[in-house]
Amino acid sequence: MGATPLATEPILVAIDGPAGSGKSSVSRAAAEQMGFGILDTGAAYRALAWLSLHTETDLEDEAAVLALMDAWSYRTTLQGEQLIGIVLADGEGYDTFDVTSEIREPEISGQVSRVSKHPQVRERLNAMFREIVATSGLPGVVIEGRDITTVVAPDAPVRILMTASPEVRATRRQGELPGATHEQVLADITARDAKDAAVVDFLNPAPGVTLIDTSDMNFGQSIQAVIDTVEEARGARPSNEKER
Ligand SMILES: Nc1ncnc2c1ncn2[C@@H]1O[C@H](COP(=O)(O)OP(=O)(O)O)[C@@H](O)[C@H]1O
Ligand SMILES: Nc1ccn([C@@H]2O[C@H](COP(=O)(O)OP(=O)(O)O)[C@@H](O)[C@H]2O)c(=O)n1
Repeated sequence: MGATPLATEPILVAIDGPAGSGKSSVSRAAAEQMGFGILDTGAAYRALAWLSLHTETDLEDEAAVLALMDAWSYRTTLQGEQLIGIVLADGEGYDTFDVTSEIREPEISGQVSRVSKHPQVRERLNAMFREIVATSGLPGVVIEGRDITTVVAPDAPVRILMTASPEVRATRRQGELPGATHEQVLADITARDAKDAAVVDFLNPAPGVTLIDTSDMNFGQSIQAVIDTVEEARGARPSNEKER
């Protein structure tokens, strides 16, 4: 067996896509199979929305949200079970919150776009994402979100836009929300996508980005499509020569 040279920087796999396309779950499984870490950037936006609501900060007030970011420290695991935490300096000491489950509540999904629309908030979070990846010590990291292929890591050797039809995405999301009707879930994700798409384009692949439409793929096929794309890119040509 040939020796593999030690990577000094992690190999980046950038994945974007709309709600329910499979980004988080497929990225997580693919990362695990490749021995890579996974950074779910949406979780940070959700955690910030949670903290804004928890501290009764006006989500429309960018300066107030930025002030909150001066006081918080965001914690996330990159491998194994996903745990999301917030450490908040309160003037005298620190409060710590495990928000792993709460950030998935429909209330947060309904409010998060109000925080993610602020340009300076995005810049600060993007700097944090780059720092987390650079200091991860891992051979590779899959980063998933909305603007990873275009803004956070436009030079990543692997860039993927994962999509699925709105109906398929709503059906998948509905499976995670007991009691919700298909129509309601479809309306919710469509409304959130519309708000988010006004800030960044995650519905059309930028030049050089590989499109993976999972509408007719099962979970295993979607994971394999990501792994194949990574292997192709690592084995051969730069990603901007291999549009599908
Ligand atoms: N290709 C697929 N086939 C079937 N179910 C899928 C597929 N991809 C994702 N899912 C399921 O759909 C749901 C939403 O996926 P998720 O990864 O949360 O999407 P996103 O992060 O894009 O919002 C999850 O329950 C997931 O297991
Ligand atoms: N890179 C990113 C990731 C998420 N987000 C925001 O964070 C929200 C939650 O992202 P998510 O990835 O957890 O959402 P789902 O697709 O999993 O429902 C999105 O609706 C966007 O408002 C963003 O603006 N940019």
